[in-house]
Amino acid sequence: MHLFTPQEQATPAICARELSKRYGRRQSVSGLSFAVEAGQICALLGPNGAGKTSTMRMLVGLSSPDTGGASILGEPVGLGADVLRGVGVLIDGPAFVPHLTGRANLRLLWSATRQAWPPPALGNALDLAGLGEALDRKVKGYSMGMKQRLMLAQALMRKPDVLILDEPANGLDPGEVRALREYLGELARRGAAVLVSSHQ
Ligand SMILES: Nc1ncnc2c1ncn2[C@@H]1O[C@H](COP(=O)(O)OP(=O)(O)OP(=O)(O)O)[C@@H](O)[C@H]1O
Repeated sequence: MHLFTPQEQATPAICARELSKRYGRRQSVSGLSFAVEAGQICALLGPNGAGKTSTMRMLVGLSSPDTGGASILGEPVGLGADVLRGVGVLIDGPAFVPHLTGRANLRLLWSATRQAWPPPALGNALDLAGLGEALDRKVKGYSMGMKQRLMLAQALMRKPDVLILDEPANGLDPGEVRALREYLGELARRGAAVLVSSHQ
């Protein structure tokens, strides 16, 4: 796990400043500011439609705020920003190539980082996903829960310093939710900043 220098620690790992986003007449996010430090787990809590996903999309450059801005590890975010390579993201998933296996999908997604296979935390990520032999079966046969777990593996396999996970527990059974909480706690103890959303 990356160890932060004192200078890096002074900068929040995730920083939202006065984020606002409107879709038509609906104000989805309004003047939202917060910071998540390295070693913290922060939750965006709210009912359906509260603006959690819209916020996370702005944090990783998938949409542009109408006003305000976001930075990750001190770098302004935008689609394809270099800093996002170190960020584990689970938003708007699952989206996989159906005729490829789970493992081939992970490899394909990893290839976008232009780093050598395997990713640094692949083993832990796969243990947590718990897909077993299904990992080598085509994704078109997966249930929603299995796709959700593959998405989680995708977000966690890069051993991220920053994790942004939209409703990561969706589709998991209670034991898996417990394992996920423990794993996220462990990542935070090692210095990762974790932002999760939930309506529960
Ligand atoms: N691309 C879009 N176009 C139009 N409206 C949108 C778009 N994205 C979000 N919205 C609207 O913005 C509001 C906030 O949606 P958002 O998905 O951010 O909420 P949420 O808190 O993540 O909810 P959920 O738990 O249901 O995912 C909703 O009213 C939604 O309909």
